[in-house]
Amino acid sequence: MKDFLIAPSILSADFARLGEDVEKVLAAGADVVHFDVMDNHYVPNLTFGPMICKALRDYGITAPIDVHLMVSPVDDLIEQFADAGASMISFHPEASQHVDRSLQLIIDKGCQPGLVFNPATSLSHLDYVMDKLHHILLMSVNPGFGGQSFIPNTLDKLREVKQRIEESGRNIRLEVDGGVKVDNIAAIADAGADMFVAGSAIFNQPDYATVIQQMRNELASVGAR
Ligand SMILES: O=C(CO)[C@H](O)[C@H](O)COP(=O)(O)O
Repeated sequence: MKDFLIAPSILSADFARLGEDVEKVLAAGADVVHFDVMDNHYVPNLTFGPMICKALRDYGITAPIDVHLMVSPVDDLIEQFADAGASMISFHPEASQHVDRSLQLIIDKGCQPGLVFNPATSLSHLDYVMDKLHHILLMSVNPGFGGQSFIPNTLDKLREVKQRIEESGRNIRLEVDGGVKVDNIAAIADAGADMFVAGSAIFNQPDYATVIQQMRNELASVGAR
């Protein structure tokens, strides 16, 4: 079966008990902890910064932390999140003045670099940087808020990105974020994704293990084809 990763977004977690809640979702079978970092400038919402990443590391969370920066500019926060214990860091190309430099900064800080594409952002930003990418994150909602509905034409864009990855001959993860649920995860995987961010679909359920297992069951049917 394919190597699929499930990455719960802490945007929908219980911030009053964040360490416990993250521990609980990992014990329930999640692979990666996803951070949605919003600055009320690049997106119209404000979440949290590197101190939350450091606090979770100090609490004892050892799972990979995948930081999605919805901020502009990006370079200062890349350094701060890397120092705070991030594993993967991605940013939106239009939010950085020097995309190649920001990607190299992530690499130099020892983290895995990614680029993020909004539903209407051109994939031309992939030109000339494929060799630096560990992952590509495709937004299936407009960024800023959890709990939105998956935008259906993202599936076509996913297939396009998957093709670009295959043409590059590189092993680049393809991550999808926004409106991912049990009932659409198989279609998303079928279109080429291998990493799934889900916030509300997991954290709004009383039993995280059940919903994560349901997602894995759906993914098993894709892996088997
Ligand atoms: O980054 C986001 C918005 O900017 C995502 O949509 C969020 O992380 C996932 O939320 P949900 O699974 O509830 O759609």
